[in-house]
Amino acid sequence: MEWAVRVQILSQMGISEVPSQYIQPPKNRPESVTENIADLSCKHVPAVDLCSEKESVLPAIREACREWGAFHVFNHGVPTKLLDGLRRACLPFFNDFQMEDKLKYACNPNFAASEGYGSRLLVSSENETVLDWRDYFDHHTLPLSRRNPSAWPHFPPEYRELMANYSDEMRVLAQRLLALMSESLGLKASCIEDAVGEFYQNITASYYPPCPQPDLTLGLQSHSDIGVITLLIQDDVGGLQVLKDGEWLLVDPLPNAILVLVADQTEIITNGKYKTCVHRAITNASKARLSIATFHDPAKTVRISPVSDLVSQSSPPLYSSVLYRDYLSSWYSNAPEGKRNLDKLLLDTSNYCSALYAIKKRNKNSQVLFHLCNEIKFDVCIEASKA
Ligand SMILES: O=C(O)CCC(=O)C(=O)O
Ligand SMILES: [Fe+2]
Repeated sequence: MEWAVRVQILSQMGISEVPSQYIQPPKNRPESVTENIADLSCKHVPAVDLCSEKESVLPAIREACREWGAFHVFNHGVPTKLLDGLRRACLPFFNDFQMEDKLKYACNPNFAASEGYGSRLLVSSENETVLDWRDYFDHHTLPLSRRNPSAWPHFPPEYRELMANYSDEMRVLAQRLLALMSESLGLKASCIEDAVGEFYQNITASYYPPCPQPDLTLGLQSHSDIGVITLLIQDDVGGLQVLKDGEWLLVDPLPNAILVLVADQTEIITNGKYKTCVHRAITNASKARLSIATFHDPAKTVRISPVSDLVSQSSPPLYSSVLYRDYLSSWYSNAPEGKRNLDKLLLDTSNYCSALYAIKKRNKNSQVLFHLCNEIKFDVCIEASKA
């Protein structure tokens, strides 16, 4: 299939059957796509009012991050005008631009997360490509050295300014949320942010055209986000689902709320105390859907490992440390297709724990050794513990 094929073209052709590349294997299909999408489930992701007292915010965040890896925030300080303005501004590119004008903004398919207009593919472990029923526009927004608004749609005239303002607001909110998440684990407020360093932020507007066979396709396949924290807004159509205790639950499209998704690096940093959220997007036959996701990632040169304050004899390190660049490349070369990329970093905690503690007992500088153990080969730790 030509790279330049966009889902929107297929949708506008009025086909009654989707091309075979878009058909999910039966195990991945949405089980039931009912007419009334809101009826799909009665369980809701938790909501946190950020204006409440800290004594109630921290336990609410702790519970949500442990049990769901996702929660809505209200009273988040981001002006409603900006949320609505950006949602509105993102539509003309998908709805009104001619395809030849859209393709002037095409991303480079040879680079992962290249900026611009595209239709991303995930390649399954069997190397069979199943395509998502989704087009998107990816913006590189932070650090400022990556931000080049002239690469973003030129229409409507306020687009670029809105996107830049939104990027700044999301950074502030992400920092505030990571501070609350740190505190909710009894860590100092800057703990998670210190572990991440300067944010690399990308903003992706996803557009899911109406799909003639929503029961066979997915807008976006099951995945967890690979970075630290994702902040997502959507329109009123609905279609985002989160996986909770083996069940796919629809996320209510709440206009003034921002959805927080815990991503993989936060699960590593918190030593599994907080769970990355597995999610996907389903499609529907009648209405196009828009979502805007803001991803916050570490720089590629940052090494991520569980913070030592969350590692103890009763809570051994669950994950080995990883250079973010290596995490990224393993994700892109072997996209997980429903499996957690994170699981590749899982340690054998029983052995690791005894090795680590044997070494610690003999050495006062346990902090250094903890990081060493993470970086050197695991069996070397075992040998060292026996010596
Ligand atoms: O469209 C959505 O609601 C989900 C988007 C998403 O998960 C992503 O871009 O990673
Ligand atoms: Fe995602």
